[in-house]
Amino acid sequence: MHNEPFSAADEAVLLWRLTRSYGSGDSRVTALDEVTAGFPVGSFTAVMGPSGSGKSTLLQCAAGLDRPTSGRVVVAGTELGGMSEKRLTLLRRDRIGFVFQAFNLVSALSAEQNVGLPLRLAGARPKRAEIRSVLAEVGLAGRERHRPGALSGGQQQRVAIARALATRPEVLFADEPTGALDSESSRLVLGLLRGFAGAADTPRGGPDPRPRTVIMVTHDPFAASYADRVLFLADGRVVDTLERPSTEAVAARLAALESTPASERHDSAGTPR
Ligand SMILES: Nc1ncnc2c1ncn2[C@@H]1O[C@H](COP(=O)(O)OP(=O)(O)OP(=O)(O)O)[C@@H](O)[C@H]1O
Repeated sequence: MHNEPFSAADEAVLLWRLTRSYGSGDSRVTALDEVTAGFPVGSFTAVMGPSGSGKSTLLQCAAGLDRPTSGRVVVAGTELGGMSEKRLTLLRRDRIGFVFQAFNLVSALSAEQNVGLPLRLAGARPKRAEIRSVLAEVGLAGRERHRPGALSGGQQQRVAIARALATRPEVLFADEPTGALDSESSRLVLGLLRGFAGAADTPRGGPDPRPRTVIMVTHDPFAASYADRVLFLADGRVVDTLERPSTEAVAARLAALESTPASERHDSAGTPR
């Protein structure tokens, strides 16, 4: 049977015939249409595609923030289908990190308090030295006591990355992490994500160091050029992949996708052209 296309040991995230529809009847929208994709342990993948192609939906389903209509999601060897909300919350807390375009820091808390927050919410009592070393990893030594309002956008995003790293996640999901940043800050943030992917880390509570995996949604071909691979979506389907992408190659592929009418992107069997 051709229903186990990947080895779970090699893939940090597996999506198998993942479908997510919204609404019903005439207003039904299929945001993801039988997407099958694997994200190897230690890899850095950029997810791109025209507006409305399903990128955010893919990230939300893969990260256990949204439930697919059908299909399977396996994260860090754990099948998400059928999991209770409580177990999903624990999985997100312990194994997964998130970085969003809008940083989502708590404005009343200092950088170090923001970074320590997920650990505290998990009932841990992180040592100050531990938090400070994560902030130093993202180049923010000396800014520990600053509140978000006293930091630039790029620095705030680095606090958000430090917060995501503090729990030592196996998989980091980033949704447009450079969407609100200038080009200099973008480079810094992308360099951090690049360094994070593939580096071995010991998950909190787990004995075995695992190379870390990054999955990033972006509109920006330059950002995508930091990834090992780009997965292109159109109309909720994977239509192409590009290995070792250059900015120019990504921009050209994206422009071609955006100028192709939806009806011509697939053949009748749904196979990418
Ligand atoms: N909660 C929802 N209810 C109804 N339709 C939705 C919902 N979320 C997404 N959609 C639809 O699903 C499709 C895919 O949306 P999604 O946000 O995943 O695309 P995207 O590629 O991330 O777009 P963008 O680049 O504009 O952010 C779109 O047609 C969108 O309108």
